Amino acid sequence: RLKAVAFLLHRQPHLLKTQLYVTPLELVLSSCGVIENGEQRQNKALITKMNNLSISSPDYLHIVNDTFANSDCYCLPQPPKLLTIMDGEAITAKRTAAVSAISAKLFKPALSEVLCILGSGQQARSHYDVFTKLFKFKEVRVWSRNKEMAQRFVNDLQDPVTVCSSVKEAVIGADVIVTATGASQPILFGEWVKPGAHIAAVGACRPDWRELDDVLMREAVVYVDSREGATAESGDIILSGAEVFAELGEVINGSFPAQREKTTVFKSLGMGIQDAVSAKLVLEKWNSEY
Ligand SMILES: NC(=O)C1=CN([C@@H]2O[C@H](COP(=O)(O)OP(=O)(O)OC[C@H]3O[C@@H](n4cnc5c(N)ncnc54)[C@H](O)[C@@H]3O)[C@@H](O)[C@H]2O)C=CC1
Ligand SMILES: O=C(O)C1=NCCCC1
Repeated sequence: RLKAVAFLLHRQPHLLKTQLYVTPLELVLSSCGVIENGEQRQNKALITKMNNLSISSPDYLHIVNDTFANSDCYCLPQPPKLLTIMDGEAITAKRTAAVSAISAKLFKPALSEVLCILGSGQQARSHYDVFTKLFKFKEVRVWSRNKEMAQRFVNDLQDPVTVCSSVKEAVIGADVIVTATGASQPILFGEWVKPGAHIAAVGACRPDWRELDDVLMREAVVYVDSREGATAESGDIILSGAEVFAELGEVINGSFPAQREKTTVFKSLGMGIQDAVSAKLVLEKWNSEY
């Protein structure tokens, strides 16, 4: 599955999320992806996902089958068939962690012993699951601004994880750091980060929100899922003025190197194509089993 996501990341155009302010919801993001199967362009599917950025509201993922073939445009000449509706929260958690894991695979130091996760919500958990499944760490640490929540997070796990009392304590000496919080101001400071560490920065997905400070953003080699998305949606990039070195897809296809000996930041914002590929995998599995 990681391979499928990696492959598609460097060959699909990115469609920027549409952001709407709708009362009483705080913010709705709609991401969109298109799947085409084979040369004949049959079984095309248009996938849309709506997120409500207000914490603890539901997400919706709709997959709409586009019933015509051999056309170059995506306007629909006839009403499309609604193929399925899926739980967007579950898919978002898994696909975001899968893409961060690709970044860690490419950029983490060769000897990576300590994993640190900042945040203890859904993304923190999905990142814990994928990172500890794919990589071997000697120590895993978690910090959350709500210590009880961090303790609950740890109590749910089989393997030992240390709950830290401060971000500084959690990140000092860490080789891989995941930031998955709702912070709107920097919580991770460059002066604490071990040279050569890899940071998968998942939160702060608004142009005026931050998780990482200017020092870290300017000193690290910065990779993104989409340049277009990063320069429109990421406060860490826009407000620090940091230069984007490459997209993940540009590293996967060999256009840019993975500078794993340097401190690296992967600024994740999420792309419609990640939802589309993941939803297609879920649907295929469902169809093969039921
Ligand atoms: N890059 C991507 O593709 C995606 C990014 N996200 C972002 O990832 C972040 C985490 O998402 P979820 O785990 O789903 O949310 P969640 O609500 O399950 O967890 C949020 C975590 O952040 C902590 N938190 C909230 N406000 C904070 C603050 N001011 N300072 C420090 N910690 C704070 C909470 O205590 C909790 O541990 C959010 O910013 C969300 O928008 C979510 C989905 C996809
Ligand atoms: O891609 C997504 O899904 C999201 N990206 C940024 C913030 C929340 C959801």
